[in-house]
Amino acid sequence: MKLPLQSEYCTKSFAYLTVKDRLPTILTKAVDTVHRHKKTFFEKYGQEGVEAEKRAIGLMSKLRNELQTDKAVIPLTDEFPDAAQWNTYIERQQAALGPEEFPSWFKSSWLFMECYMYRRIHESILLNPPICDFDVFSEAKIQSFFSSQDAILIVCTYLQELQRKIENFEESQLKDEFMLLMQVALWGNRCDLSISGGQDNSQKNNPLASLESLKSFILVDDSERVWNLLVNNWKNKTSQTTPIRVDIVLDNSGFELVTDLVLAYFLLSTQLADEIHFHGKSMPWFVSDTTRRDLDWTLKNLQASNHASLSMCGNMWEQNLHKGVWVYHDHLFWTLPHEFSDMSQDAPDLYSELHKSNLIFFKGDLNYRKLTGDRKWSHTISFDTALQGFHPAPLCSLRTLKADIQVGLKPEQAEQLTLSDPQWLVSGNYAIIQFSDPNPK
Ligand SMILES: O=P(O)(O)OC[C@H]1O[C@](O)(CO)[C@@H](O)[C@@H]1O
Ligand SMILES: [Mn+2]
Repeated sequence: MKLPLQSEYCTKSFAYLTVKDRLPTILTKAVDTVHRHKKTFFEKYGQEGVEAEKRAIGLMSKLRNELQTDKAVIPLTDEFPDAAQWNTYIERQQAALGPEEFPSWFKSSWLFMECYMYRRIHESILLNPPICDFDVFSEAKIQSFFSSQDAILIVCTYLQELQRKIENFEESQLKDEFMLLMQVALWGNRCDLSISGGQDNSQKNNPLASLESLKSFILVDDSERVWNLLVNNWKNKTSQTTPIRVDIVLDNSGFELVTDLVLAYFLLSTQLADEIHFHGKSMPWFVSDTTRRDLDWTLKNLQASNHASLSMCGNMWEQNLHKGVWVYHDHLFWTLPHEFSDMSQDAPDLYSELHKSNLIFFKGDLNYRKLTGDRKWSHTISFDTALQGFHPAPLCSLRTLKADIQVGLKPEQAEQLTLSDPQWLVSGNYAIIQFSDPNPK
């Protein structure tokens, strides 16, 4: 089959507006943040810290200029372990264009250029010891966590109360609670700081109260299939069977991360899963994506809270990591520009790790773009087709729509949506729970 092209630019496209407006804004904010930390760098590292700050700002300003003037993509020069893979990817893009042309910000694919910008920000910091472990987005992530405090308190209190009742639950009650917590984790994905150009985008409303009214905004809802898979694994469990493993490919830190941890805790405490594996980013990414440091910060912050339910969640979650029933992984593949159908070839170790899973949740919009290759598929093509052979295990995308791609819709569904709300693909107001099982039983 001839694959559709990846999303690129026409002056009205969401991709174009992202690269023209949103990315430079994010870069400017990153520069500001580094600059505001000048004093901290001086206190920590002396004059050397101040020199590093200046050089990092210089590199990021140069990057912004390259972007705004549509310069050619240049190879990475740092020694981070993914640099060679990045450079090979850039060479491949160049080779595909031929000698007359070169990959550049407004000519290459949106996915490639957006990932490249975050990797170049990382390079600007990496090349400048002693500030080379500075996370330019950390402040925004922390602020977003605090702005969502009320919502975080509501979901953590809900989990705490659920724990008291759960032992006596019938299967149908377990199902209801699972469906509810999966929807909370789904809508948690609205809180990303990339779509908002780094502006506060935290959860302000009660996340439980709005679920009923949000149901009609879920365009594809495969939650029954997800539940059936989980409950069948659970029923077929014997002392001989291998532990049931659920993986969550994380997206944003802050409120969304808390909702993922709540869902993970529920799955474990009901024994619908015996172990949960989380996958985070190895570098600051798309402003709000979760790194190991963000996870640790979140747990510590919850543990230190005066609210009993927050500290209880922080403590229980920390213990789960300690006991090894929760496992955190990061892999550099998640921060490459590759679509996931490349994984079996370009990151076979990660593919075989995911293959051990009974169910993988992919959180968020960027993961959906990579699952479907960010290609201009017709809206009615099946999710299985758009995955292009990426089937490590049964998988489920929990995503609010923030990019102009969506597959697996019913005939006419997209046309009707366009009539009623022209922004349906990119506003974050619609969502999907989309499931694919390579070997349905
Ligand atoms: O955090 P998410 O859900 O992956 O969203 C990332 C955002 O970044 C984008 O890639 C655009 O900047 C969109 O696709 C989406 O708005
Ligand atoms: Mn994100």
